[in-house]
Amino acid sequence: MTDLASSVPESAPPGKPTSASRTTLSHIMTHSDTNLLGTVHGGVIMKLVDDAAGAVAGRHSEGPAVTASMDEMVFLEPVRVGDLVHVKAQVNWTGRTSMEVGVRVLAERWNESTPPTQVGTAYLVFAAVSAEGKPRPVPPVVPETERDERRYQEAQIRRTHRLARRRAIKELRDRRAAEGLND
Ligand SMILES: CC(=O)SCCNC(=O)CCNC(=O)[C@H](O)C(C)(C)COP(=O)(O)OP(=O)(O)OC[C@H]1O[C@@H](n2cnc3c(N)ncnc32)[C@H](O)[C@@H]1OP(=O)(O)O
Repeated sequence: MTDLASSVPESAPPGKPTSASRTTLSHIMTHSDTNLLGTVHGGVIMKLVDDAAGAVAGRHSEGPAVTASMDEMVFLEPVRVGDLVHVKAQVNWTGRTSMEVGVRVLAERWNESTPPTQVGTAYLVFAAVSAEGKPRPVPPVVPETERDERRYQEAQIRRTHRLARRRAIKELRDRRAAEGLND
């Protein structure tokens, strides 16, 4: 298991297990959810993903949490009218004030008992905020299973890449601005 002690800030609240905030949001797709091709609009799925992830982040952090970023939203299969969609979300990783929430989107026909198909995945970062909108510390998530542990380690890799990408782009922009290139 991950050595959480090394990554826990001194002022952090006590740790919370992954299962304490894991949530599933289910919704039947109707004609009002479709795009011009007749399948379900990606934005409709993204709204459900953000809703489920927001509920998880709020539960884990025990207060308001805002979406800071949404990345790696992958649509694996089209979703159709009459599909019962299940959006399963859990906290994969926690920093000082932010949480990565991992989401799996599954779909099954609303009136058939065949197993659901995985139709999408997403990773979102939420920041826990105070009433004034300022970031506040979150409880460290405590992975409970080998799968939770793998997700924790993968989330750390994504965090490292997010920070490195942001830093590299900022450095490029600063360099171009210093050269007088104001684009
Ligand atoms: C539920 C909803 O629908 S909310 C609506 C959509 N979302 C919003 O309106 C949020 C608007 N954005 C904000 O309020 C702010 O930018 C915040 C709160 C997200 C961040 O505020 P900042 O002043 O930049 O705070 P700060 O730099 O300390 O970042 C706070 C944490 O968020 C993380 N973070 C901030 N921006 C990002 C980003 N783009 N990607 C990933 N993580 C981020 C930081 O790494 C930090 O995490 P850590 O404390 O665990 O290391």
